[in-house]
Amino acid sequence: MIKVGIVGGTGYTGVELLRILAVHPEVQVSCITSRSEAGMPVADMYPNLRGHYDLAFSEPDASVLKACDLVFFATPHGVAMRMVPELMAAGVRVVDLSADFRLKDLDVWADWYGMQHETPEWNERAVYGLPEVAREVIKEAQLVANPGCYPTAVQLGFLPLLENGLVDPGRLIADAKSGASGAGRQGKIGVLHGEIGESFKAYGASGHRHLPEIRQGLTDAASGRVGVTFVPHLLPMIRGIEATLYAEIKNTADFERLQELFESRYRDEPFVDVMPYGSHPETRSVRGANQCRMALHRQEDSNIVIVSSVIDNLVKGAAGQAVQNMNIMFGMKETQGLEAPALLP
Ligand SMILES: NC(=O)C1=CN([C@@H]2O[C@H](COP(=O)(O)OP(=O)(O)OC[C@H]3O[C@@H](n4cnc5c(N)ncnc54)[C@H](OP(=O)(O)O)[C@@H]3O)[C@@H](O)[C@H]2O)C=CC1
Ligand SMILES: CC(=O)N[C@@H](CCC(=O)OP(=O)(O)O)C(=O)O
Repeated sequence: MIKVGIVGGTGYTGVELLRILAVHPEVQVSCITSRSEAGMPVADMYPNLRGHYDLAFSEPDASVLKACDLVFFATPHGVAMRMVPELMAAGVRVVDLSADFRLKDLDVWADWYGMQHETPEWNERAVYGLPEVAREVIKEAQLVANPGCYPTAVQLGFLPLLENGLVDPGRLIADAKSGASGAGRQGKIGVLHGEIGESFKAYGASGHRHLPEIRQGLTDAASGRVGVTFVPHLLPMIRGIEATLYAEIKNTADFERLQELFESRYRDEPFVDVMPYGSHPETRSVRGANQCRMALHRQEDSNIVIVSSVIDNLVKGAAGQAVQNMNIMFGMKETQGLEAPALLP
């Protein structure tokens, strides 16, 4: 049994962590922080958790967090980086769901996140927590940077193509759509029901902070520079991301072997499902599940390979992947607490 703390328990990813961990047999959640709701019983705020937790939210307190085996940071950018050093010194392990430790180039990070990084030494030691790529190093990591939701869906869809050098790495396009929970619970203007209901829009089309994260991961996969165009969109729904990915294949004869190549790349991955060629993955088929489903397409005699990749932004895109990383870090069964199928209809 491991003792776990959650900093930022009242946010969408925080309460998703609580939902998943409520049925994780190896975990005891010992503290859940919220500055604004300190003292409120967790189940009063989230009735779906009644009977699962008799804890109340508490102010973030380093002395309490240092008594944990693992701490999840489900907080905005800039919070984890200030608290991690003290936890690292105390031997606590951390999975950070924010972007504080995802980018190795801290000048790029400062440009996109609007602040100077305060703990570059820990940024250097952080492991990017995409299990399908970094499972072996995650096992030994003390600090894991959980990937962003869009970067998870986009990277998993492109990886087999880039790892095998089958496409032009300089001309990758990722067209991604997300439900509003991706924006967090702080009720930012622009994601209220009255703002997004029965509407659909692109945003960040001239540049989004996930572009450097996606570029970093795909550069590693391609073992060389990549050119990526990434455009996110906002959908009038709560959960789910669909990313339609486009890449120019170098040799059209390779189309014949793409399906088998994707299936073999992910055959042993419990949370990646390569669907039959020509399928159309639906976000409702992964809602609430720690699953990425994808499928391949080609139009007529085009030399463009099309990949559709879906995840639940709060699960495989955040809290589920964070628990997957925790399982790996503590030598538990990787699927522990994450085996429930998606919620349909
Ligand atoms: N939503 C999504 O789909 C995804 C989100 N992420 C990332 O996960 C993190 C959390 O996202 P999300 O749950 O949506 O965010 P929310 O805005 O919904 O929740 C943020 C949480 O952090 C707490 N918090 C805010 N500021 C501080 C602070 N200075 N110190 C301590 N706690 C603080 C808040 O509680 P209080 O203010 O009461 O303390 C709240 O519990 C973000 O970094 C986000 O970018 C990553 C992948 C997907
Ligand atoms: C719909 C929506 O607003 N989505 C968020 C994605 C949030 C996310 O993935 O969080 P990280 O920044 O930690 O990666 C956005 O575009 O900013």
